[in-house]
Amino acid sequence: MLKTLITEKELAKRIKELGSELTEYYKPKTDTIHAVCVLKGAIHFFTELVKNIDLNVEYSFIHVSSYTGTESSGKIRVKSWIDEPIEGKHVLVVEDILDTGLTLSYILGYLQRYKPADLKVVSLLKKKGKNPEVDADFIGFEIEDKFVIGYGLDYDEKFRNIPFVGYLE
Ligand SMILES: O=P(O)(O)OC[C@H]1O[C@H](OP(=O)(O)OP(=O)(O)O)[C@H](O)[C@@H]1O
Ligand code: HPA
Ligand SMILES: [Mg+2]
Repeated sequence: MLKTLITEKELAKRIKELGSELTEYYKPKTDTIHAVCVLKGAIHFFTELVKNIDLNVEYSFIHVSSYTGTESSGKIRVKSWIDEPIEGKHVLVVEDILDTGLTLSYILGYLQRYKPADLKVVSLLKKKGKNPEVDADFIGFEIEDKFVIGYGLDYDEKFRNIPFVGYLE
């Protein structure tokens, strides 16, 4: 049975707030940021978030994956990567969830090498009690350690198009 954890309304409200927090953070520094959407999971969060950031936002998309079912394989597979220079730019990585932190750690390790002026992370969700070696700078919701689906998040490619965040019970 599919249970709701975060409703559509709660998501919309918090994403609007995150847009304001990000705008406030960047405004004194730059008028343009480069947002990197981590596919596939972050697709819905990314499209909603960028509409709420009051700056010029350039887009890049990267596609990395490591999960089968509810488990990380521990190996990141890069299916596509950014194809434009980000040196000297204010780069914002947009993730759907920070769980073990393996994916984010891998992405940040590589993006640092391109010498961005600033590299920050916004994640819609973060699981409590996981202590990943990397963290997000901006977080939408801290959630219990449960496998969640919907709003882009999948279980074996299913449930991504559910408009809220939920879990199976
Ligand atoms: O912190 P971690 O334990 O690394 O987990 C987080 C990552 O795992 C999921 O991606 P997934 O590999 O399922 O690919 P997907 O986005 O295409 O579903 C999720 O979208 C994050 O990118
Ligand atoms: O809880 C989760 N749900 C979906 N995908 C995920 N990737 C890491 N954690 C999760
Ligand atoms: Mg997935």
